[in-house]
Amino acid sequence: MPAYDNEGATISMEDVRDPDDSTLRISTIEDELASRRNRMFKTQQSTVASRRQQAVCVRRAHKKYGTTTNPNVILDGLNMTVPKGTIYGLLGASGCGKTTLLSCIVGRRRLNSGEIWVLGGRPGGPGSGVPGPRIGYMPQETALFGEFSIRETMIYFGWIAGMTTKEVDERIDFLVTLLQLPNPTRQVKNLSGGQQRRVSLAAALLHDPELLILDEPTVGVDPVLRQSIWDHLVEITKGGRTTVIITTHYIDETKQANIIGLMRGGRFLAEESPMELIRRYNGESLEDVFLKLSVLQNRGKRRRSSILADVVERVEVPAIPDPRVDSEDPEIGEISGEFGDNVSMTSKGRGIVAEPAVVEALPPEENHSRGILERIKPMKMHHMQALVWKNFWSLFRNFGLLAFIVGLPISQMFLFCLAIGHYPVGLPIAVVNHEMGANNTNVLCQYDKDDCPQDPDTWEWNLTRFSCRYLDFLSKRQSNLIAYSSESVAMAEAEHGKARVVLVFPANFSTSLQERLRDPRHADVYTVMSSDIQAHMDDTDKQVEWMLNRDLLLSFMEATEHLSEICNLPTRLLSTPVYIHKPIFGLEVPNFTDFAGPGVILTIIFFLATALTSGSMLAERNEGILERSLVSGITGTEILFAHVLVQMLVMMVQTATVLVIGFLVFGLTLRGPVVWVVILTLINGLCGMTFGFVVSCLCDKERTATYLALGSFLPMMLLCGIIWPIEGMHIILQYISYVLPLTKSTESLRSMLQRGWSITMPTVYSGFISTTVWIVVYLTLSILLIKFKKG
Ligand SMILES: Nc1ncnc2c1ncn2[C@@H]1O[C@H](COP(=O)(O)OP(=O)(O)OP(=O)(O)O)[C@@H](O)[C@H]1O
Repeated sequence: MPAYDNEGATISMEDVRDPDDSTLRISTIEDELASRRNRMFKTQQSTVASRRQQAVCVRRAHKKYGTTTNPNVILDGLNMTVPKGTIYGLLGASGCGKTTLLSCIVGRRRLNSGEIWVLGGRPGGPGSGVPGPRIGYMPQETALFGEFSIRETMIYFGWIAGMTTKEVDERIDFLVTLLQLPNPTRQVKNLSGGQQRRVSLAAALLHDPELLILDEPTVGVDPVLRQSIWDHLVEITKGGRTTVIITTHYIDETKQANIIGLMRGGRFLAEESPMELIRRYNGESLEDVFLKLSVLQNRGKRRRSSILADVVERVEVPAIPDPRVDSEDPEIGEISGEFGDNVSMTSKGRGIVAEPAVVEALPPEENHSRGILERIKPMKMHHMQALVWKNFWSLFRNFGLLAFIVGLPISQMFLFCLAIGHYPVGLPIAVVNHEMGANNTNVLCQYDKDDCPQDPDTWEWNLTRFSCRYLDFLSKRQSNLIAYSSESVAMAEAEHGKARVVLVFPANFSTSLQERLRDPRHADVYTVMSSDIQAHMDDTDKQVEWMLNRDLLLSFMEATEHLSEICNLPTRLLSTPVYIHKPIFGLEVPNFTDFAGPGVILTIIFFLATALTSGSMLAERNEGILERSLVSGITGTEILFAHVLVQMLVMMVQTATVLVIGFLVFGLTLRGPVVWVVILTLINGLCGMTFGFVVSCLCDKERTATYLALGSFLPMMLLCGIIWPIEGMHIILQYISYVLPLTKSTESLRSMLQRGWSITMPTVYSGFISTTVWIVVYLTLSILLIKFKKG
């Protein structure tokens, strides 16, 4: 059986067989293997050392977008070497992948395979300083806060880089002169496009970083200023401490660069000094050289490797089998981690086991076998200071947003409390009172209030005009009673929508009623029928029908009770099988506002938090500010915490507003513990915020986020028992309802407010538990989505 060395080559038996001894000398094989391993380890160490000496070193970089079936290959085995203290001009046609390459270098995107070394470390590796203040990054988009002044912008980026405000102010003076910036007090949104780009460049130069990565910094800049920017770049690279990578479409301006990388088809056509390029390809200008090389590449006359062989490959050494990279399979290996926080550190891979020596050769911080807790970077005070300050000012500078944040809960609560849930009054009721004769037009007819039996025991009395007594009580509940002379006329009016119910009193209503009261068990059919009030109901609105039925019934109870009382009758006049007593919980007059209030309060707070969170996260991301902040060293965790801090304050104001309007202004029932009510409302807002994180991770555009938020708002309103009892839903929907985030919390709040229950009741504490579980679920989802989307 052949033995295998590290590189997979067999060691021949002849190599180790002693001619005088036919026995296999195992120790010789082991020695040979150890020696080869040692040689390889030394080579790897020297490779690592060589790559660490460069400012940036990219090897065999593969990057593609799209799907496996329809891939869009952007980087195709690209090699790049940027020595320290140089200006590196990255040139190439629009769409060739310059920005993609730069975002891989700054750690914002992952390669599908290949290696990147930046300032001696791997982007994202803890301790590498990349992303972080060692880099100054100017993205292609301006990536600034429109509401901030130039000075405030600099303070934000300066604080992130660990500068003091004084240091920032001093640096601003220099940058204003260098880049001919307008007055630093001017708001960014009021600057011209070119001025904004210069502010963006100033933000990258501000903290004097070791590596400047500038994506088209001279767009929209006049030639004189462009020259002074280049002069400055030349000046700062002279000492060897600062390195600059710059992309531009003005090929000629890169004459001042030390090295130019001409990018095309996912690789470099050439990587050389401008003079050498012009000389070697006999071009009149760099543009000329680029054209020539492109034509050559198109014709396939030159193999790519031979073009670069003497340039790039001079620093190329045998590949390090990176434990995290399977360079053969671009789908599997990925190198860069996220930003050193807990958001995304592990690389994809097949779990390739590296040789121990290779693992040792890598910097210790790059050993990705570290546990999750070790990967969590501690939050930095100056980062949090910058983020919280920025979040506050972004909020308070944006008047429209502020009006929305404060105005929406106020207006929603006012509208809800004024518009929803109150008892409908003034419903038109048609009355045909045959007891008062056909010509009676006075619906509230006169009756003798003291009409009592002579002897209550014998019921010997001539009860009169009980219909008038009844209508008197009914009018206290529903005042819009209209008298009609005949049933047919009243019915015709009801059919035209002019009455919600038609009440008909028979001619001898009172005498029949008296008969029925005296001996209910022996009353004949005629007596029963002529003592009934006929009610013809408009059934189109079930809520109204239900309420009118209740009014009709209660008015009758009140009229008979009143008669019992004044006549000192021993029992209630009419006994109904169900008698409505004072409620155990809730109000005597049914009030839908109290029922729906808890759900509405939670919904307002939840979805406002969702909208604000997703809106601000997406705006930051789409304007490139998020990317820029991340490259400056801010971590995802810090961004989340800073957002939560500011948002919590906003939510406290919103919660206070909503509760004050609901309970103090409109008198919604509040029987339970106020502290727990406030806490539940706040954690519900926190839950909405985390849902906002999920939305912003799922959607790329604000518009899509709006659709998603709306698309979840409506089902939640319908299914969480906010506007209708869950017990009245379809059984399957009931199960769905119980796992939604607002259901249990609504029940919990309702129980605290109306029943006065405390936190010890299961219905109440289950609302807190459910909301907390949802917060954890949403946070986990956000983190997974960030991980999934990166790359
Ligand atoms: N997130 C993405 N998803 C899919 N394709 C992308 C993505 N980002 C960039 N691309 C595509 O990758 C290619 C390279 O884009 P990139 O922005 O890197 O080019 P560029 O050289 O910087 O162009 P320009 O000079 O115009 O800025 C383009 O075809 C672009 O459409």
